[in-house]
Amino acid sequence: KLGMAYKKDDNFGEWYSEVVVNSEMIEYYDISGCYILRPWAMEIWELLKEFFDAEIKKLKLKPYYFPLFVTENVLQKEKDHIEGFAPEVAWVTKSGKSDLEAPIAIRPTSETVMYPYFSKWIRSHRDLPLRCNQWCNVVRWEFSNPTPFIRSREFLWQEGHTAFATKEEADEEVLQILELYRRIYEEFLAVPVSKGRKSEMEKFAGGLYTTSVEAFIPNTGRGVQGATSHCLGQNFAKMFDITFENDKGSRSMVWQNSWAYTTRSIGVMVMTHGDDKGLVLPPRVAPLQVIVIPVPYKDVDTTAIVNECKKTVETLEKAGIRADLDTRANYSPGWKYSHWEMKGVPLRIEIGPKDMANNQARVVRRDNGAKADIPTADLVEKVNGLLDEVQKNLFETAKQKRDACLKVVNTWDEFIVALNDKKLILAPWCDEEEVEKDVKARTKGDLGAAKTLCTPFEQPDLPEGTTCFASGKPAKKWSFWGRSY
Ligand SMILES: O=C1CCCN[C@@H]1CCCn1cnc2ccccc2c1=O
Repeated sequence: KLGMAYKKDDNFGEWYSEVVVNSEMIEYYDISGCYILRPWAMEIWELLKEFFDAEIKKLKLKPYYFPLFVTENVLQKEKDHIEGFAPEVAWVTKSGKSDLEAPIAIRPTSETVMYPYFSKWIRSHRDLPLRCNQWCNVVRWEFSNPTPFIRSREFLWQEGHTAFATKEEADEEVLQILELYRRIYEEFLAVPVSKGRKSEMEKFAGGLYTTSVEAFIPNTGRGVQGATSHCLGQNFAKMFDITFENDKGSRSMVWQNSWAYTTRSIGVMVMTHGDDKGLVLPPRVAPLQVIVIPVPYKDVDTTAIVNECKKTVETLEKAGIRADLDTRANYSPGWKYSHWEMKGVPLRIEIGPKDMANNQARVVRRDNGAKADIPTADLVEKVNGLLDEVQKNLFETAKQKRDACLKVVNTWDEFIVALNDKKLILAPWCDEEEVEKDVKARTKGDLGAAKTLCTPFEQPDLPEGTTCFASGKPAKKWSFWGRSY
């Protein structure tokens, strides 16, 4: 399929849906909220997994796999952890024609699946820290508008679940993992994110505190949670009796964390970098970094050109660059240019008779369309340089666009103007939950209400006497506010 029917700035929703399909990342499925992830998406997921797995191995995480199913009474174990989520739980009630004795839930997250066994496995402080990570799918039967990668009823994630003897160790790991999430977004997906703490209302109810990395989509003016790292405190230890014999011979409850990032991260990347020609891939997550295209000319010997292309791909692959060639005879070079632009491949190399004669290749960047004639001898070095430039340019451009959406407000009127202007709002807040609820109530509408996105770790100066934008009470902190996904 060539060319886009929708423009990013005209009809973002349709544009996004077209990009993920035309770039062959997603195939729509006949169950709403479920999508087929094709290789162009799965290879990105695998590149992120490769980085994250290597990093958490350094933090001594061990790989596990727990069952997909959880019994009703175990899932209901902790009321306030599950209360708001109950409607999203999917249940198995039959096998074949016969009803099951008792319905079985499909995991929406694995705390209640894992923690009865953490209780069994942790006896003494020598069994700590316990560090468990699993890569799996989870199911949450949501009803709000499904969006490929961003909001689906089944998605892939990693979920880390750790247990420590002290709160200090847990607090430290929460931030170590959050930094890995920042790196996934900023160093791989080239998406700028803000690290911060969720409010008491927005945090994971079962935990002690929640930290997150928050991204922002300028086109829709919506914040999007990129990943979360929770300190659970001793809440689940109390519920599931996860205790250890401390060095004084008495029993103490463990301190736990849980943290996750999901396939949503791929959607955030698509939304951030995509343009009206389709997907734009940051080189560090591009399944293919360079596509080499032969440009045959009338009666000139095409075999020589194709051989030169093959040699070029081999040279690049030997240097660890993900390269391929497109020699399909039934498509014109122009058709191929559009096809690989739609798929977002960072660099295209064109080789025609003139290039051959001059021992050079024409290299074209997907991010800004810049063309350069590179001597064959310098190809690997120049291509690596260009890939780094594309990665950096995508991040800087996204950061500049995100920062241009940032609006500092001090009053309610300024807040409403900024909200309707699709801004990412930074406002002084009295940190009272009643006020948070009030803002939600006063901004309710078909675009969804405004909410706190996070309280950034990086706090601007808060002069004495600064008042909360919504309540007029003394402000305690600066927080990001906005509509969100
Ligand atoms: O974020 C994470 C990180 C990974 C492990 N789980 C935590 C918290 C999950 C919160 N949550 C989110 N949706 C749910 C949906 C249904 C039932 C329960 C839940 C639920 O507990």
